[in-house]
Amino acid sequence: MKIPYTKMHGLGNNYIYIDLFHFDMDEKFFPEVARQVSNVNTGIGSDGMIVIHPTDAADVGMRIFNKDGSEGMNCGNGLRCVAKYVVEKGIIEAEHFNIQTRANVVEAVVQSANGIVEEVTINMGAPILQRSLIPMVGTDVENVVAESFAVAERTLEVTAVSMGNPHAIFFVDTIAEAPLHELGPVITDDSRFPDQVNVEFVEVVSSKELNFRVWERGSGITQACGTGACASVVASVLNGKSERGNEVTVHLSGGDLVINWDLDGTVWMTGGAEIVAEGNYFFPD
Ligand SMILES: N[C@@H](CCC[C@H](N)C(=O)O)C(=O)O
Repeated sequence: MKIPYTKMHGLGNNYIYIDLFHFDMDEKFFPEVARQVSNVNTGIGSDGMIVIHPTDAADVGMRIFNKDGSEGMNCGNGLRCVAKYVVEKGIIEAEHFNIQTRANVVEAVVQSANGIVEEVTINMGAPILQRSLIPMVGTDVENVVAESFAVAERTLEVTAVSMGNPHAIFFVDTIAEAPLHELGPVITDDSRFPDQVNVEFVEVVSSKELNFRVWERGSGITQACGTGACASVVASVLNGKSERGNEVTVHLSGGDLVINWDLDGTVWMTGGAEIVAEGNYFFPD
């Protein structure tokens, strides 16, 4: 099967995008195609695959598959890329529209100049804080904020936030010393997170500035994670390190995102998105 694709990234978090407005592919192939295209040696090389599809529930729909073929429920960097793609390809002729993910329907606002989308703001909706919905098993305390977390002969403090997908946030003194390689792969598979978890280490530079590194569920270390950046700002507020209603700049390996958990309960994310390549992938079927 010859599959037309576009490779895009948001702050270096790169996916192969398949446009089902112009190409038909049975969904049974999605996990295996995602695994194969992600392989840097035998495929194209990416953090996973995103399918852009028509839907009755919104102006456009997207599904995200991690590098290992598992399906994520949401993807912040992917949402900005999808917004750029549908506007620049003429699928949507508006600057304000809705995108459906497996988690929810969100609003996108694009800023363009001469037909090129330069920045995208997404209303990511409200964070989910209840332990059972993250999901995380443990005590009866409903919200997981600075909870003691023993792992690999260390005792850390975890704050757990779902942005439609699960995040475990650990504050560290300096980002350079974050034990990402050592603990990322261990915590992502920890049995306290029945659906696995995205693991974030966060250094608070000031109430309006965070340094951030991520080990993503299903993909490992990536340059950026949009939902993770949103979850980290929520965690920073919950731990009294940032203020709700203020913009917080999150410095990720691949660049910056501006996040605001507003007083109405919604998390806003603003950042860029880039198209880097287009072509055909030859899937052996
Ligand atoms: N990179 C993404 C998140 C992708 C999905 C995640 N790995 C999961 O399985 O939940 C982002 O930008 O949010």
